[in-house]
Amino acid sequence: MSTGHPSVDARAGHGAPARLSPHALLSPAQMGVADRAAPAAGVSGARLMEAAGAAVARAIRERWAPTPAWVLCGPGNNGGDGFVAARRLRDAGWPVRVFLWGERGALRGDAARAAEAWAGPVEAAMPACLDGAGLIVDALLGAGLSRAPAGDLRTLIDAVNAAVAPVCAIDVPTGLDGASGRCPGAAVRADLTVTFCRRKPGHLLLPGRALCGALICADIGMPDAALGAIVPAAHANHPDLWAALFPWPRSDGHKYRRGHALVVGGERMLGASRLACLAAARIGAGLVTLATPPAAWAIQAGALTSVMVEALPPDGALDQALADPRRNALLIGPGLGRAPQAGRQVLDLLTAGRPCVLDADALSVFAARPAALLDALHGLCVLTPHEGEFARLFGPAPGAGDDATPGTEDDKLRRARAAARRGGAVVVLKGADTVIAAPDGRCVINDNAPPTLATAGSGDVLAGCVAGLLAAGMPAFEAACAAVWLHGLAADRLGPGLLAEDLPGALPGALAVLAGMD
Ligand SMILES: NC(=O)C1=CN([C@@H]2O[C@H](COP(=O)(O)OP(=O)(O)OC[C@H]3O[C@@H](n4cnc5c(N)ncnc54)[C@H](O)[C@@H]3O)[C@@H](O)[C@H]2O)[C@H](O)CC1
Ligand SMILES: [K+]
Repeated sequence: MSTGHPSVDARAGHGAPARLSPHALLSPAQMGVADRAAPAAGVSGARLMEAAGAAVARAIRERWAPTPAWVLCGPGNNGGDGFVAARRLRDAGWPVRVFLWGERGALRGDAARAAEAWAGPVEAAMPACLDGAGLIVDALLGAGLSRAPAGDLRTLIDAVNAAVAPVCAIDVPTGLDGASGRCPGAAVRADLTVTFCRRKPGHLLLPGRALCGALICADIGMPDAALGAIVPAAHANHPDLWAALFPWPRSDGHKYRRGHALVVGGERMLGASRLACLAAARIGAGLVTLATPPAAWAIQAGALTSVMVEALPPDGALDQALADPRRNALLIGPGLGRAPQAGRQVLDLLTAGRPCVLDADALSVFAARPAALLDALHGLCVLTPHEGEFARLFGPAPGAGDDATPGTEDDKLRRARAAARRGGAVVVLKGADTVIAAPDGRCVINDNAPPTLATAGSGDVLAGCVAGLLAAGMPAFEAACAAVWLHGLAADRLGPGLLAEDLPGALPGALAVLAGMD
């Protein structure tokens, strides 16, 4: 399957292996495939482990002044990285102790050799051993997590979390499933996580992201040939993925060429549709029209200046509003309400076959008959549900207590991807770790949204951003990724205290940052 991202699919030259995008996210299983392929491409496992441990020691020395470092090693290669990091820190003059969880004789291969090379005392890991640590290095488990930590291991994890010393996790905090971001039991809370080669979805998805602390992805010399055949589990949202398709105004353009977004509003929560209209205009639509029930016309027309406001007929029929084909992108949902005519309006917009954003009540109004909506969607549609709206259409998320098997990707990625495939539309599953999925399997995780975006009306602004970019001519999946990224950046630039109404005005600053990234 093609990822569809030019930066991912591009070939480096005649016969040269594909260069995997730096924004690619690999599941632990995919990373394991690359590890096993590396020797045939000329890089041994031992060399990768040495580079990994060295990168950890370097990251630690850059962040912390010398302090007693207690390294907790587990039974696999994550523990092997820990032995290398311990040796490198000791060689740099740090006081280091190594504690092994498991039998020394059970270490195998590169990990056993790394333990030999440490050539120092190896003590048994137990909770009390953490006393006196100035820094704890978590090398207990990494990509090999196969079940929920229990027994001794769980006690050790709890002790790490109770210790006052800061924690540096190697690859992933022990207990975190790198594929999904879920923790099937206890997990280490780290201040710094050093991962290798490419980030994993679990570093960006919650709750995983919150457990990692600062994240460094170190280059350990993985050969391109070992990565070439891998189709990434997802990508981290970044302009590299969509900037080439961003619809910047052209010097020979006029407002009609920049597109005309039609927003269909409701009778209550009038501010919601106004926020969406302003965002659509700010992000790039040449014209924006708000079509509103007659009862709300005077209020909306009085509150909006650059946005045109027109009254719908009393029965809410949209044929007049849709008559002009230059209204090339449609948005319905913010402040729509759940009256019976709302559902009909949504289906009428979909019948028009134009790029279309469905948000909020445009989704929830189909809670009792999701198939009526899902069967009517088409490839130019973008759905922007939060978890509650998503669950009404596609079923509930697995509960926090569910014991998903690590590595099975039973998470936001899987759910968003399945929903996009079912609807044949782009799905933006919102949250602090928004996932954008396309029907062809492409999936992007966004990680630039500050927590201040959790405020009333910010979703209406996002829906307007997507509609504005669709109107300006951007394809649906890229428009959704760009809108989510710009929305997050605009919020970040505003800082604490932001209200949703501040966001449209902050979009020019975010756009200027994007323009400067060329
Ligand atoms: N390219 C790279 O990223 C490189 C990564 N390296 C490091 O290798 C580990 C992965 O090593 P692996 O041996 O496959 O797995 P672990 O070390 O995580 O542990 C496997 C070990 O643990 C047991 N186990 C798993 N879950 C549990 C549990 N819940 N309770 C008890 N025991 C458990 C399992 O049975 C195995 O015995 C990666 O993370 C990197 O740190 C390489 O060093 C270099 C290349
Ligand atoms: K770890």
